[in-house]
Amino acid sequence: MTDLVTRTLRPEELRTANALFRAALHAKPISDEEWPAAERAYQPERNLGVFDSGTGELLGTARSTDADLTVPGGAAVPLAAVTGVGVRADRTRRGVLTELMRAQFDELAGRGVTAATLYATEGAIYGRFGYGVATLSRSLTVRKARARFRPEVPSGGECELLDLDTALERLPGIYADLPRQPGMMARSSYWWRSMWIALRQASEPVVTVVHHGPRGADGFAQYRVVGRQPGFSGTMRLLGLHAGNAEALAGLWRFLLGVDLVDEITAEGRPLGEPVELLFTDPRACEVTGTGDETWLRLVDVPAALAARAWEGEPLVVEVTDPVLEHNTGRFRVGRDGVERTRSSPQLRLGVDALAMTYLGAWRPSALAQVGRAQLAGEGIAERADRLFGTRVAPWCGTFF
Ligand SMILES: CC(=O)SCCNC(=O)CCNC(=O)[C@H](O)C(C)(C)COP(=O)(O)OP(=O)(O)OC[C@H]1O[C@@H](n2cnc3c(N)ncnc32)[C@H](O)[C@@H]1OP(=O)(O)O
Repeated sequence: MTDLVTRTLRPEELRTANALFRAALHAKPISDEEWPAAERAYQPERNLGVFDSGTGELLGTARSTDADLTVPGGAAVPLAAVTGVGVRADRTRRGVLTELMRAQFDELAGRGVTAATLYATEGAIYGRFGYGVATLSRSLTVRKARARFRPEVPSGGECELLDLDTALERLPGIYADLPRQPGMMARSSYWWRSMWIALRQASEPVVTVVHHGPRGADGFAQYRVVGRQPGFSGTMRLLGLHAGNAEALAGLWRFLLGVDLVDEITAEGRPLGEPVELLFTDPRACEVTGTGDETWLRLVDVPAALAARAWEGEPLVVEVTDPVLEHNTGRFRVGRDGVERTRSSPQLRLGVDALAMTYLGAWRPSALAQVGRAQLAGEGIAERADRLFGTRVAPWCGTFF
């Protein structure tokens, strides 16, 4: 096997990296016209390449942008949003991704980043590197003909349509002011630039609607309508919806279901705990068409991550094993009063990937123990562990990248 050279990409190498990633996803290269905007979505110094030391050719790439992650209790920790991972098809399964992951973790640990998150193309790729499914989401189809709002559902507020340019100017501020649930992340200027490109390239017009409550903008949704033939209705695809309160959730759904020439609304990546079906007299107006992993989380700095989130109930000694980032391996006494390293016998043992799965509250420790992903020692420890890691709402990211 040829030697690999791994380093941060220079600005003039980003387009080659972009083409490599797109080819890995079976997409055609970006055009000359599109590239200047796409380049602005790359955060400098966060772009890695693996090169063939002999030929100097780029074999694989990965990048990230800076963000922060809201954890149970409301604190936000430094986060890397990892994307753009691809390896040339003629060089896969020779350790290029492994090398990219190693270099990226080194870089993140060196900058004091607590965690990394990503959306995975396939479920079998990232677990070996210590990532675990940390937020789940569901897909919905709401049939307009059956969707009648129950009388007690909140009403009030106003909806305002924005054109795309105005939306891209105002949405960053509106999103930043919305309350965050565990799993949500800050949206960087780089993220908004990627969004700008995606929305501009959409084959149908993208509509943005902002909900205004008594204290100003408190939610927004974006959609496009597909499959509409002249004289027929189409399907509304919800591209995103963020509601800061119950009135905004109801107000946005009332607006969406009032749009003409639409038979049904489909939505992907919605939070598990979002009570859309409960808005309607017939809850089956909203069909859940799928559930699955949303984001994968990698705790780069386990002590910092444990110290950042809120805990419930009695403390436990948790033993974490991290074969990739050895500094995370250890025993921690975790409880409401804080987190400290300890030599006491562990009551809960799990790998760093399983810790990521329970860290935001997506999976209970007892569920992980049922499938051998965690070990619980002693009477009543399952209940205590579930209480310790439990959260009031299911975690959700809601920011695709
Ligand atoms: C966050 C994002 O950007 S998600 C996008 C991910 N990219 C893609 O899906 C694009 C298409 N795929 C690719 O570019 C590549 O196949 C990658 C990036 C998924 C993997 O790169 P590779 O260089 O082949 O990975 P590498 O050789 O380091 O593999 C490490 C291990 O993971 C395994 N592995 C890698 N990819 C996969 C996969 N898709 N499914 C199952 N196992 C995999 C390898 O078999 C290897 O296992 P081993 O250690 O037991 O031998």
